[in-house]
Amino acid sequence: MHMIRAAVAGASGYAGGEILRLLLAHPEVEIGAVTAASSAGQRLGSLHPHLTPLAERVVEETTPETLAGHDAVFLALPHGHSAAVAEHLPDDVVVVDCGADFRLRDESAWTTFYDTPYAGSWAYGMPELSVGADGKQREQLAGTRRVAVPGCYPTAVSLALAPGFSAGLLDPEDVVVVAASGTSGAGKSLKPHLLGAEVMGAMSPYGVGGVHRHTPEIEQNLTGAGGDQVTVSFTPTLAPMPRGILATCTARLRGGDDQRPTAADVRAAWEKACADEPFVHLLPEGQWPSTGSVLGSNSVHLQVALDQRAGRVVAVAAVDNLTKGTAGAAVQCLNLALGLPETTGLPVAGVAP
Ligand SMILES: NC(=O)C1=CN([C@@H]2O[C@H](COP(=O)(O)OP(=O)(O)OC[C@H]3O[C@@H](n4cnc5c(N)ncnc54)[C@H](OP(=O)(O)O)[C@@H]3O)[C@@H](O)[C@H]2O)C=CC1
Ligand SMILES: CC(=O)N[C@@H](CCC(=O)OP(=O)(O)O)C(=O)O
Repeated sequence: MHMIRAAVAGASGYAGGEILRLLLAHPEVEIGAVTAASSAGQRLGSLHPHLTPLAERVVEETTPETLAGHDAVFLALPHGHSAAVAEHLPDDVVVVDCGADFRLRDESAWTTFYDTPYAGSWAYGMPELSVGADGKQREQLAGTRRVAVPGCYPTAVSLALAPGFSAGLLDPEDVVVVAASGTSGAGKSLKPHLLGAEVMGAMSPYGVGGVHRHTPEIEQNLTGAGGDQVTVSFTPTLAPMPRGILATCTARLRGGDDQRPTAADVRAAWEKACADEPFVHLLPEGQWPSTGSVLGSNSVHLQVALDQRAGRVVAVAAVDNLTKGTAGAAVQCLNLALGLPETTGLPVAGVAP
């Protein structure tokens, strides 16, 4: 097979930079055009000094011409820009969109949470997501030419809770999630509430009250896992760290007092969902996920416990928002789309301390 030539649009941003870092280690990919908007003309070395082998590459404008002639194009653009770029790309090119534009299958959910026109939906790029009792989302990704990469919070939350929904253990109307994210989740552009003085040494919630745009994406995923419409109360928080998401998710167990699933039922459901997954690791009982253990890796660390008194399951997931939460999932989906081994070029081990 010839080397896959891949372009990255949005190369100057955090997600684009992480895609480039991963592609540098991918044995089957050569990096073609690197494009962006306001930073066109700049050396990549001045924008991403950590990408040493690409330091002398010059960022080009994102146009149909600069993106032409590639086997794959990664889009790491702000929401609302992907459709206009993708419509100029031939049908046989693999287009992997890291933005939200093609993630939601329900147009009314889109218009409730986003302020740009609905663009449609593409194959959803979360291979490990349980779909019903025995299926996984990767079946939809083999050979596809258009992929919508999930949001970072939905990645952590959906992989944490889907095992319980696909096993029929959880009440779809009583799900509560509080998740903390590092600041790179907000992108590279200047935001006054993300200046060092505001973020260092402090944690704060945002998007409170069921208004964060990842809420319908999480509900879509968990509804697909279990079959019944799921309603989630989701609260994101900003944590004083550059990368990482820690999602603490709780859901009420189905059934009355004498019919409730046991701790063994819960453990078995999560073990079944995580068995044979190369990137989703259910930790040994008693060991809890930490963002520090997954940094720079495509791994998801999961743990689950039964809170007997409250009649709830508590599931916790840690991911690196830029790796498994965006760029790693994007490369994983490229592999599936092209029929390569799913893990090609992707780090399972993190960087610590
Ligand atoms: N950060 C994260 O953890 C995650 C991000 N994502 C998604 O990935 C996408 C990129 O996010 P992120 O990297 O954080 O954002 P950044 O703000 O860091 O980067 C945005 C990139 O898009 C480019 N850009 C902006 N406007 C245009 C335009 N009109 N045409 C072409 N390029 C444009 C910018 O170029 P320039 O700098 O030259 O102006 C820059 O390269 C977003 O859709 C985001 O939601 C998804 C999951 C997680
Ligand atoms: C800390 C922070 O601000 N995080 C971002 C989520 C980033 C992400 O997953 O992105 P998209 O859905 O935008 O692709 C937020 O809450 O908006």
